[in-house]
Amino acid sequence: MTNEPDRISFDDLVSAIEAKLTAAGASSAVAKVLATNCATCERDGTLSHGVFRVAGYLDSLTRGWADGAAEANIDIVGPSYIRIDGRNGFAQPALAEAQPQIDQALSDTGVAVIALRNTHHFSALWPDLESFARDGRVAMGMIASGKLAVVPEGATRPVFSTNPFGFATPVADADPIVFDFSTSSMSHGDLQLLRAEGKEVPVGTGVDATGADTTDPNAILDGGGIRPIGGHKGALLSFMIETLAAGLTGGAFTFEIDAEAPEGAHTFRTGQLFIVIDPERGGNDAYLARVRGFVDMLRDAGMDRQPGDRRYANRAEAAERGIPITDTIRSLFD
Ligand SMILES: NC(=O)c1ccc[n+]([C@@H]2O[C@H](COP(=O)([O-])OP(=O)(O)OC[C@H]3O[C@@H](n4cnc5c(N)ncnc54)[C@H](O)[C@@H]3O)[C@@H](O)[C@H]2O)c1
Ligand SMILES: O=C(O)C[C@H](O)C(=O)O
Repeated sequence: MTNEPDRISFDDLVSAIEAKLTAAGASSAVAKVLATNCATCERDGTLSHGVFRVAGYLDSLTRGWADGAAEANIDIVGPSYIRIDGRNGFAQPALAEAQPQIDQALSDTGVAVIALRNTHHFSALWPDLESFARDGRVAMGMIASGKLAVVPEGATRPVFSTNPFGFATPVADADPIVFDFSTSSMSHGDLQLLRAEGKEVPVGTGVDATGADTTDPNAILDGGGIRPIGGHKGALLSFMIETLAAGLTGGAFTFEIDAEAPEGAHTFRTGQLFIVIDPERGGNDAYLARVRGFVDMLRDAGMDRQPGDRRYANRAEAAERGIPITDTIRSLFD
């Protein structure tokens, strides 16, 4: 790869983020996982969860709110059921630590239910889900995000977080299909980015402190709230995600953690749930080919953009030219 002057290579970006995280107290193992995750989001265009998030990680580490050197406790509570206590560390390193136990459950039973608690998740789900799919697994994940930000119709205050849900499947002779979205009209991260740019948001995105529709991100973020996707249906998805990612895992519900977090905290100690399935155990030998046929039909019907297409295109461009250097990336070198 030839790096253009206003671009940085993926490896250099990982190293720069890693250096910041270790300087703030993260162990080298944790820094590597988080930095790779963060640079992956930046490279593939998920800017709402890319380098923009490094400041929040550093804040949590330096004030001792999250433990950057935590080593997870991993309990096998059933042949397919893995419970992880992240011990106030970050979720992705805890998930990475449990990889041998996850592989064992998949090999023994074809299914792994991975319940994480006492863990901060401050990023996108798709990098971990894509990695499962590249190993031939179907995977889904969900997060109790911890920032009380979402006001469903009828509620007079925020009761949910932006509660993302992600899904990934391998596809025969193609990149995996991976999608991952907040169950709110917009992620909190995107709203913060739009606020910083002084932009407005579409009507329906959120409400101000009086409960009235607003197009001003300031009004939504400061005392108002974000609307769920699809009215009551999005609210019910959030209900399910909080119930599974917090209730089932034993992690804190968003409504509990937000009250406990220190003023100005960016990351939140909550819970996450992943379900990973070996599709070959389903009795459909040709699963991958069947999904390929399904995706081909969708493209043929006019759905020519499939989830993941843009990320893969951004990734290919970054491999060729490097990742565009933003002011936020530049600040890593200050
Ligand atoms: N850690 C957390 O607590 C937290 C909370 C909220 C969101 N997030 C993350 O924020 C990220 C962005 O969330 P978002 O709600 O802004 O998602 P988004 O709107 O950017 O994208 C949603 C998904 O839809 C796909 N997609 C977008 N347009 C498409 C189209 N026209 N056709 C087909 N597919 C299309 C994308 O590939 C993506 O997978 C996610 O990765 C999510 O995990 C994290
Ligand atoms: O920003 C947060 O606090 C939660 C999440 O990452 C989001 O962008 O919605």
